Amino acid sequence: MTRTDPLDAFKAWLSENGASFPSLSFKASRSGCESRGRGLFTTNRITLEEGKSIATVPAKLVINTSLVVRIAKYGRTTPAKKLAQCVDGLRKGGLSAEGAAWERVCLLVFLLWGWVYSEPLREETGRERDSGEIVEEDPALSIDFWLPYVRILPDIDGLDTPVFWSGSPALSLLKGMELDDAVRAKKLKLTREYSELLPHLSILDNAKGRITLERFMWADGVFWSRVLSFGSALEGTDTTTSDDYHLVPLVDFCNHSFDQHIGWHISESASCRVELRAVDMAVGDVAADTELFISYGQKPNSELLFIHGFVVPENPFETLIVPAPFIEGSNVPFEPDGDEESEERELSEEAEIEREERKMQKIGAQIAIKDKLQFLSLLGLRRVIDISRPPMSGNVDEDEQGEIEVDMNDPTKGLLTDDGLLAMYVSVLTAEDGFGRTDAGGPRDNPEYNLGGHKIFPLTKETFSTLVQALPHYEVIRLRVFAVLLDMINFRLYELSGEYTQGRATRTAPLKEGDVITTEDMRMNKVEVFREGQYDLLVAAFGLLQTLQERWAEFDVVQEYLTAIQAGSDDE
Ligand SMILES: C[S@@+](CC[C@H](N)C(=O)[O-])C[C@H]1O[C@@H](n2cnc3c(N)ncnc32)[C@H](O)[C@@H]1O
Repeated sequence: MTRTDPLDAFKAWLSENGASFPSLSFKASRSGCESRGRGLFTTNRITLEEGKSIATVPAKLVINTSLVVRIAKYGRTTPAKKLAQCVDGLRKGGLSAEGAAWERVCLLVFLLWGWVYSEPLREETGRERDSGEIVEEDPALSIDFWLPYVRILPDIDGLDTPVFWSGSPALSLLKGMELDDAVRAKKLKLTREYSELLPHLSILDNAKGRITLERFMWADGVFWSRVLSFGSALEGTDTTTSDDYHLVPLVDFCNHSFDQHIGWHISESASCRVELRAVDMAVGDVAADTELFISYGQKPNSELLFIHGFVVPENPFETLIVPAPFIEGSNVPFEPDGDEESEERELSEEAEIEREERKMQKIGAQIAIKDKLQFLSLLGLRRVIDISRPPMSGNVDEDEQGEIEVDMNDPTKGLLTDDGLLAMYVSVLTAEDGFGRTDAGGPRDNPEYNLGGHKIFPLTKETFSTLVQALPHYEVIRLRVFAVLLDMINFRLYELSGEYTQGRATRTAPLKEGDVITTEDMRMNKVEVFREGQYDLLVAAFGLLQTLQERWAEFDVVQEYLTAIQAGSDDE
């Protein structure tokens, strides 16, 4: 018996069910020696026209929570009943049956359900008992309807995001970077979630143990790398959507490029739900056998690697994400290691006082950081700062002497976002600036904060920003922001330098076409590209910040402040 090629079966399924994609097909996509899996290609020369769709997908082929719930409610076959049992168990097990978390779980269930039935060997005998006897009126309620799609999804080895890199030397090269923490946190979260959901998920395969943690991670990886958020696409329009997350077969075979040809759009027409249209800059003729890319958004490499397992060399949207560098963190005194008890006995009275002071300072710093974290969250600010790649030299505003101009409205020259700058203010302000939580608000869940002798009210970003700018030594605060950022960048540069990583992993030579390439080579190469991008960004940010620091230090108010501090320390 010859088995139809899964790709041909998929294309036939799309066409039979009303998808339209004339002059397009799917095939293996490569960039040098790196595989991009499959992608969408032109089969002949086509002309991309403004606003004109080149492919459409009908609503009946779109997978979302409503579909999963519908199969569970109305499906009559054994696989559908198992899906129903699983979904029911998840609901009764305490999962709230609404919101993004629920939508994600429903789609993971769908993917795992499809996977269990996508190979004859994994099928259950119950399914065969149904065959021929139960015919669903709505074919979409049957597992068989969805198999042509599920069968061509990438398997575990086709995902290769860092959560699948356990034990890989490439993972050790991410140590000390934000991404490493994110990978660890994600693995932990998935492991916990898996053990909570397993009693229900295992219904899908009759508790045969095939839904392993790795398989669950596969479903999560497929979900995040392919899901489209209709909610974000409809933001700012009058249209709403009951389901946010959707898997859209055909559209989800488009690979990413920042120089995209096409974009996806939600359509209101009865025959089509989602369509692909040319983007303005790509209008014109396209040769046969050209891959058509969409853009996954202006994402930095950390995000592309984390979600998709690939990086873009010289990514123009490279960003460094660092935890908010609270100034109190750097003021915590160093506590030498040692046997505390024996030390205690030997300590002189003077040393004992010093030790007590250090302890109090440490507690004070911890409380201040806790208050700051609460303040950030009350203002809707994140605990991390995104540092963007500075514009290329020549693109920064310069005066006639070629010096970077100080801009009150954009003091970091685009290095930080508005929110990032506010989070930096929170990081560097201290009680000496009149910043902190007051007890006036009573219990901790209703705190009040002051700045420069004023209550920050209402507690919004706008009030906070206005009060920071009203501080008499505002320019000094800005300068402090630059100094703290410079310090942190300096440390990051040191971490990324060869010296720090020596012995951990060696640098790989760039991959060339024709090389025999292992998965490990590919991973190392991606991490190298990622690290190089981070390094270049740090060097450029360091240069720009140094210049900004010099320019801001020229302000009279800064000079006076520094002189006063110097005089104060001389008096001491
Ligand atoms: C929406 S899917 C696109 C279809 C996918 N290539 C496939 O074969 O199923 C997204 C995944 O495709 C791959 N991909 C997309 N764009 C890529 C690129 N520019 N370079 C490398 N891999 C890419 C990544 O594995 C990503 O997670």
